[in-house]
Amino acid sequence: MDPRFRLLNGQQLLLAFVGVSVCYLLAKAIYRIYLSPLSKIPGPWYTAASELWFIWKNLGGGSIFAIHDLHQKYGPYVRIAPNTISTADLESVQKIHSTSDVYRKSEYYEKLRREVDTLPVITDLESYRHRRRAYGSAFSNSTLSLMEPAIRRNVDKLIRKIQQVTEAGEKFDLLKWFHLLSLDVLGELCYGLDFGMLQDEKVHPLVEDALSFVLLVTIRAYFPIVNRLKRVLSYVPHPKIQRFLRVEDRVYTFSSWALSNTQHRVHNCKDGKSKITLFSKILDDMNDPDVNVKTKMTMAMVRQEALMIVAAASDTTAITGTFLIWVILRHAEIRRKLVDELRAVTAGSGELDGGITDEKLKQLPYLKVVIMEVMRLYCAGQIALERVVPSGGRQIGPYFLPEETRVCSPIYTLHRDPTVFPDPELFKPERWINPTKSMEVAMLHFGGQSRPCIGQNLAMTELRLLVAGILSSCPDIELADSCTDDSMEVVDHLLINPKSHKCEVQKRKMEIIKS
Ligand code: HEM
Repeated sequence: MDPRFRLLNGQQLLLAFVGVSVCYLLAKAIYRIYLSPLSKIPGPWYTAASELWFIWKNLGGGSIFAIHDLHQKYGPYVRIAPNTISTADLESVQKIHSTSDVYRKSEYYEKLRREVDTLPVITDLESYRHRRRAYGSAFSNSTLSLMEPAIRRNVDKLIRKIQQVTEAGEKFDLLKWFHLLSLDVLGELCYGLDFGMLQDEKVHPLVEDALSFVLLVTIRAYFPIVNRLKRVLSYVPHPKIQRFLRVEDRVYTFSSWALSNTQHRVHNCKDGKSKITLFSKILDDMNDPDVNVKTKMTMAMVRQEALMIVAAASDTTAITGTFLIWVILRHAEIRRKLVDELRAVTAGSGELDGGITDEKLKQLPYLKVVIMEVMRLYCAGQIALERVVPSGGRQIGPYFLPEETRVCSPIYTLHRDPTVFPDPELFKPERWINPTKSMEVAMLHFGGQSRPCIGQNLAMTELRLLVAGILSSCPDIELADSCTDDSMEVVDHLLINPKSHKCEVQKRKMEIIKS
């Protein structure tokens, strides 16, 4: 075409495109800040204008502190993204997590469900209820009491390791070892298998695969282009890339094999002597024609649920357990009171532990309040729990929120509300002796009422057995010099962690000198 008749040249076209885009984004930002139904909710302009701040804080870590700072500045309701508000108002939090008017999980989870159809990522109420019913009593206290010997056996292995390592004058990293402990426990409880990680002192390759698998499906859920890249990557002759690409086949093969073994044992051993796992009853129901199809799990579902539990549930207990033992060893008075309490229930048995069951540990009042206070300040998941306003919209505090607005309950902030927990940063177990209703409502350490953590009984049993085992069998240990308040400062990467990513203990120096 004759250049004289061209309306715009290439450069002008590009400029026009950039200009239109900038105007569009500006108009959108202005609408979101000043005109959207959420514009009355306090918050900085940049969180109202775009998602960038929210995404950045979630990906880069530290979102729990950033949201906390916004609440300090703007009050109990803050707009943290154009369509997302965070509320630290207890009445609203209660409403959002109530079982009668359910606010479902957001599309963030739905994307993951396309990759792995497991309980935590189910968003619609009906499917959730069916799956929960299919789990039945798998995580109930009575089922767990059958599995207590397996948990105890692993805790005992860990205690022996602590003794061996510290007796040899070396430091023992609680965080690393609690992680191995949780994984070994979950291996036994999900598959009836001993992964032997406490024995081998490292993560089993199959578990490494399961962890990579969770990473892979998360990446795939949010960046579906990875699926297309898979073909290209399959030509890259790098062993690590090739191994990563085949991770899915490996974990599914393993999970199917391990579960079929469990199913075989369940079928062939009706005398109750076979190893009970969390999935024994579920696998048994699979072939029972009397069980409602809607509340049955298929083998494919169980395979994914078991993998998800092994890969995703171990960190929470390991991290919370690490902070729990750290707090006890850090405060001589708390340690002494717990030792006295344990001694009182095992009087005459010679040993503090003396085979004390979890049923008895549950009754110990001081242990209970110490664990509650640890849950308040150091439970592993202190994220802002995200839900979506149901159809028709809802009044939340002073604001009417349209349907599909995302509402977050910031656990970190709620657990540190000074009107509910005076001196919130102080570790004061005694505050739980006569808790107020508000204190109970503010605690979301195991999630809200409508979607509570399925593994909470298991986690609590493991934590109590850990405290009893360590206090009874390792009286000579103390925090190592490397373990300071600074090294244990809380950092946030989806789960909280100690800043140094370790928590070392050692044999008491006096004891070393004596021996
Ligand atoms: C101290 C340890 C633990 C803590 C602090 C913890 C915390 C939580 C929290 C806060 C939630 C709610 C998440 C949400 O609403 O989005 C949750 C859900 C869940 N947890 Fe845990 N958890 C722990 C241990 C475990 C263990 C040991 C298991 C399994 C064996 C487990 C399995 C689950 C599952 C499956 C869900 C999803 C429930 C649902 O969506 O309905 N958790 N957990």
